[in-house]
Amino acid sequence: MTKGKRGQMYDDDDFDDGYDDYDDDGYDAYDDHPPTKNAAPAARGAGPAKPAPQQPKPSAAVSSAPARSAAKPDPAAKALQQPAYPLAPHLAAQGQHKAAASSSGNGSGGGGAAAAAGPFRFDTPSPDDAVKAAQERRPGAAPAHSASAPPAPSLPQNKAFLRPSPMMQQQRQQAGGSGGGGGGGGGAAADAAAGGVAGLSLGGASHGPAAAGEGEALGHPAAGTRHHHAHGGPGDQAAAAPAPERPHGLHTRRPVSEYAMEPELAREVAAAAAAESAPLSSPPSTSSAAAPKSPLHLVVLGHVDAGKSSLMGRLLHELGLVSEREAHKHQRDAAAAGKGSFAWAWVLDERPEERERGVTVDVAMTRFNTDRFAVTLLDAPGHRDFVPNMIAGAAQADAALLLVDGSPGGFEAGFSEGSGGLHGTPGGQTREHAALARSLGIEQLAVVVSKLDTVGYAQERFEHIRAALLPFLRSVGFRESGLQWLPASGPLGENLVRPPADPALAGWWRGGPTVVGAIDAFAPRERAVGRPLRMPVSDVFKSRSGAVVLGGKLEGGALRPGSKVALVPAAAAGQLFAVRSIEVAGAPAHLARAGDSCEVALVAAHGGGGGAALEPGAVAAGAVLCHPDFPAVLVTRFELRIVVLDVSVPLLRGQAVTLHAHVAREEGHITALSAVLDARSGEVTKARPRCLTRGQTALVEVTAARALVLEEYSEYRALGRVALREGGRTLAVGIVTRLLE
Ligand SMILES: Nc1nc2c(ncn2[C@@H]2O[C@H](COP(=O)(O)OP(=O)(O)OP(=O)(O)O)[C@@H](O)[C@H]2O)c(=O)[nH]1
Repeated sequence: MTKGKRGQMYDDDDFDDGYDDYDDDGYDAYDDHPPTKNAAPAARGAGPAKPAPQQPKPSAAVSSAPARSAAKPDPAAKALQQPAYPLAPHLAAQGQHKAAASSSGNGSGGGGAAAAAGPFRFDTPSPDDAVKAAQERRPGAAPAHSASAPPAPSLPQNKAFLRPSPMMQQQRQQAGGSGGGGGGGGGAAADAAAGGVAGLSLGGASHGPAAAGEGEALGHPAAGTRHHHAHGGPGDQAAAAPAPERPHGLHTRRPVSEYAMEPELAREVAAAAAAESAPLSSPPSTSSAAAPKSPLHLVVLGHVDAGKSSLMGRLLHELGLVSEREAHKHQRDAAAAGKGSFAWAWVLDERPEERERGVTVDVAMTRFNTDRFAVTLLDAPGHRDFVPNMIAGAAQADAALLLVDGSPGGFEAGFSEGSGGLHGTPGGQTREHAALARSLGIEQLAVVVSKLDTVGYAQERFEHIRAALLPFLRSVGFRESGLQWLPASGPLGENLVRPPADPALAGWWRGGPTVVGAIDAFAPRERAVGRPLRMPVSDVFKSRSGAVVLGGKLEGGALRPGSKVALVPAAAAGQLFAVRSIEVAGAPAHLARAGDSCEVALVAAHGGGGGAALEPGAVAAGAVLCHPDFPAVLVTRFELRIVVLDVSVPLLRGQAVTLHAHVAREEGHITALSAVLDARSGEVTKARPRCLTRGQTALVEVTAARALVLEEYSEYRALGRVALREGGRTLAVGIVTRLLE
């Protein structure tokens, strides 16, 4: 599948101009927490770049991987049927990329691109076709609705989404019960969690006993009731929900500074923080029953075909989360489909179109534990048509693995620059992903050089790639202290959990970090528990017992069973909900704090909006769960401080853009060019410029076609970062400086 080495975009010169400034001034000024602690491993004999030796084709190398012996059957290993999912239709509209796709792979600039034609060709239908096909198969089409649930409204078709991986669904199923029907099984733990606090007097208007009294295992959704939300987009809100209404008290927004956490909740938060900071008694490795771990949201980025899915699939196997039996099954199925080299990628890429094409289409989400972290893993698509999905993943992430293809020509293709222009040759996604990741707040990056087996694990190749990539990563705002570098091979299992076994790699990488070691070297994100609740909703489903469950990452505040919450936008004015039960990182919990990835079962709260039940279809794409006394606001006009990326045509007032922020996506226009700023001092160098060119830092006003939830960056970083894209290219990235309308 190489799907062509296409993408776009930046000139080194542009980055030197633009991003260096951003680095020196912009980002550092925005960031209010200390630099990451992990240091890049010492250079190992950095030497001059040498031409890479001839090497076997990757596929050959992969097929020579030692066969794994048959293992005893794992009864838990069940392939779960995934419903058809909505995909962003705007992608389907990007017909112009198809042409680029089918003609790509032929030297998109950058040395060695030609050699990168590699073993997989872009000779299957474009991802756009996959999207269209998926759309044609889905919505209204979605057959099964739970008996008790009314049919969900026809789903909007343009949502990207975060999709629990099959493995995560399996974990969910196991946590939610032993497969027994009717929501029983593992409900007991959640019941205990919910019941234990249900009777507490919480005080304050915003919290009360859980309306339902009893908890429930969130389990996996009832068939046909899952709605995935990561992005809203044109038509989303209209199709998915009634016209947004502001919840109770929204018109007069209370300043965040007035917020004080409810005492009972604050006590629990403090106790959880103390438990988390207690030293680890013994390294618990991958067991999930150990002491509480810090959450880490990790996104895997990289150019198409860099080896992301294979690496993560094999890593999950090495961590004991994918059984031998499943691994064999994937190998068998992949081989039978003539895609033997993708066997490990199939652990995460389970949609038929992904398997057919070997391209990750959406963001697969799964979880695993390391010694230090409870990791939520987001495997983002590498194909440029799916950059919006990648943004949805990266917007939640605390750290990233950037996979770089070390095979001859592979790195060069992924790192190539576009020739610019609307119809110019696009470049590789290594640049765009790294720049977007940084702009979305990711400061910690482990660069994993894959496929070095194709060059006999030549250290020179590794050092050459590091030398080429480092200046670029610095130019887009990464600090060297936030970068780690390591070699690894997914299909061959080299340097994932254990040090490399192949002497050719072990010889020069002895003592260097493994992939898991690099993950454990990331610094945990500070939890923003001191702010009112915010949870952008990335997943909606109906549990077996009929409660609506919202999934997402808490970006502010904390929650416990009984907490009252509001949704913005709300399906009905003043509608409030009570948290019935919570799962954090897949396990029943009595508390969720900022930084946690959780699933929250909601019931109508008495006295809030007439107690009307929430239906999954009424949760608008881009919705955010909020503290009812300090809800987010819906905005249509706002001021951004942006850095203009590689635009071939200057940005003018009236420029159409697609806005990406947290899980929201909305169409809009740049309605005012307010000022060009000095990137270092932030001072206005030119008021009301007529246009903005690449590399410039500027204040602009943007008007969205429909209201969406945004926050000023100074209050909620994750809700205040925006990427402006158009025609499949990222024009600018920036932060929200003011909410205007
Ligand atoms: N020789 C070799 N091949 C590899 C290695 N890693 C991945 N591959 C192969 O490269 C191909 C692409 O791997 P994937 O894991 O699907 O790549 P990806 O980055 O997830 O691709 P997208 O999801 O489409 O962006 C597969 O055939 C893999 O077997 C490696 O370390 N060595």
